[in-house]
Amino acid sequence: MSTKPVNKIYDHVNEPYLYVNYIIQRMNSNDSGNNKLDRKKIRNFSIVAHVDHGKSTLADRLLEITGVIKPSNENAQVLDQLQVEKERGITVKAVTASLNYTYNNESYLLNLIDTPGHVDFSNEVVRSVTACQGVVLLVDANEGIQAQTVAVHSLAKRNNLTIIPTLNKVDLPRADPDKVKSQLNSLFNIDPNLVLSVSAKKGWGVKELLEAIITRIPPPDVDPNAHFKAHIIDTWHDKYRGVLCLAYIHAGSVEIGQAVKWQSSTKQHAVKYLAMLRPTEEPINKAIAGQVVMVGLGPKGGGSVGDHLLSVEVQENTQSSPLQAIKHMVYAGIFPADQSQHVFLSDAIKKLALNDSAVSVNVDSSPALGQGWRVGFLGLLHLDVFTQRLLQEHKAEAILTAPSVPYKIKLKGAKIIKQYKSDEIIITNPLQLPEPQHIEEYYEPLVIGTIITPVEYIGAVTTLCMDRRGVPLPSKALDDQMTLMQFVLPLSEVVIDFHDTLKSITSGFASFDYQDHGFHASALVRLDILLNGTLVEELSSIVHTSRLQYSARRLTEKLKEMIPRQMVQIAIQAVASGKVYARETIKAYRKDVTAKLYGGDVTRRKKLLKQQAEGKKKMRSIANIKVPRDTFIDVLKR
Ligand SMILES: Nc1nc2c(ncn2[C@@H]2O[C@H](COP(=O)(O)OP(=O)(O)OP(=O)(O)O)[C@@H](O)[C@H]2O)c(=O)[nH]1
Repeated sequence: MSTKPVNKIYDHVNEPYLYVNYIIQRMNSNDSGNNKLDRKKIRNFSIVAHVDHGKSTLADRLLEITGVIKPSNENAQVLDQLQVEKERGITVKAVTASLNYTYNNESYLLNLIDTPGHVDFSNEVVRSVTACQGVVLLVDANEGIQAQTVAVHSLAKRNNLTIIPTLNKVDLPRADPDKVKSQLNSLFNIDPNLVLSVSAKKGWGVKELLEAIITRIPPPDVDPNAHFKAHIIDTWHDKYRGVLCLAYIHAGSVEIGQAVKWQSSTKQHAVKYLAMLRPTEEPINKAIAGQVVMVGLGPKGGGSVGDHLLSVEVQENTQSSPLQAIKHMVYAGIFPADQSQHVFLSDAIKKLALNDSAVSVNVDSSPALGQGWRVGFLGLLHLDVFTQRLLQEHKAEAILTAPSVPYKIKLKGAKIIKQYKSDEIIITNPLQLPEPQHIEEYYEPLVIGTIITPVEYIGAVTTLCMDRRGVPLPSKALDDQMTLMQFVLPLSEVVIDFHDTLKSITSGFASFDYQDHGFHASALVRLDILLNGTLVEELSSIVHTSRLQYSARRLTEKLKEMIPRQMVQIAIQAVASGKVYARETIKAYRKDVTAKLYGGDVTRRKKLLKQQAEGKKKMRSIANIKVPRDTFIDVLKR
């Protein structure tokens, strides 16, 4: 194993003031404790729960009780650091905090990974659990088991993690711990005697929980004497230090200055930055197998999620990543509001994609919106948060097209198969759809939707799911008030507004989560929009044949509302397989908005002309028809 002297790092530090800062931080750090660390005294765990069941509040209490932050009456939510997290009150990024806790006169290092609750960020949860040996499964003692509780429980089971079932919010007058314990028993077969009760808000039961984490969760099963090997579970960008990585060390140890390499390349780098996150950085000289630490190799060192960092002595370069490939559920076009902003937006997207490794970014262009990108997301909230973060963290304003889901196409004909170099293709944009004569079969993505609802809404939920082409699976009663229902649903029917509709028909009481169910053969067709006979590529969509007539009518009616009257008459047609399914007409209109002001007030006339000119800037011209830019973004939404 490489044991280069610790001060080797200083050869690589180019920024003098950073170097001074670094030394001061290192002098102040309590690194000696880390040097004496024993693998058996490490516990890596995550808190998993349905949204709003109190993960971040519990994390705050754990940070307080272990002395990381001062006790406060405020709901500090220390781990929710992004502006979007603070504004929306949800966790988007998983954040790690290393805590020290003494139990039975032994000092333990507890690495807590706070995870987001929303289904769209479940890849963050998946990523976090690869570094964990156990999870605290938190359930609101008032709300009981919700759809995501089921999802995170099965994730923990699949990863063979120790589960500490814990009821939260037991301080609430309506909390019913016994009922929720019996739900946990009937659904997951959990022994009620093993269920802990806490109030994250009041701090009740948190000490007992910390002790259960130490006594029930096993230490990481790693070899501290092997060559250094770590896998990257998160990355972010630092203006001065380049890419910083959150790494879980599988084997050996790592020191400042040590020579390492990425599994994906042979180039050597020296470790420049090493820190525990508490959750602010606490620089350390050395970290051992089992720890979750921040590693940086400097501005040119690189690093990406899923890659492995290895000691230079390790020869094998073939080890596969333990992480599952990310499956994008929704795609949307992202374009600069103004093409002069293209380079700026490109830079912002690159930086944000580094921190949010769940997105996929490919170059795209559109006659109406110019040069842009086709971006893949895990869901709509993910898409929303991504654009909000672009604006808030990178000051980059972007316009987004309506989201669509990916489709799989089986091709026919030797020539076309040769052209695509495969007989199956995935398309993420309706425009990529080959001509119908080249298509053997269409496949659309399905999901298994899990809904937990009060029994009185079973009828309404069933109607909604059947309307969305759902196929029911067996349901299960959680108790006499709540039922777990499952449906196989087309993803395209779920991504846009399913969750909102479900909430509104169940007065907010039902919860929903979905998991991928793969691609299945389906009767699909491409629906095109023509304006005065000219195809508008951006407005094409892929629809199920049973929905063709409905979608055609809805689209043409919506376009009639959105496109302003112009000098010429506009015919809006919705066409599929050469047949017109719906048509609307917008009557011609006079052009000069000031015509009626002959001899009138000059300032008012100028103001109107100015407004007209500004309005035109926001229009895109198609077949001499001015279409407001928002039309391309909004019309395909429900
Ligand atoms: N009464 C009571 N309220 C609590 C308790 N724990 C959390 N809350 C409240 O529940 C709400 C949600 O708590 P969070 O900690 O943000 O929940 P979360 O699970 O982290 O939410 P996401 O990050 O969105 O997944 C907040 O208003 C908290 O103040 C508790 O023990 N008792």
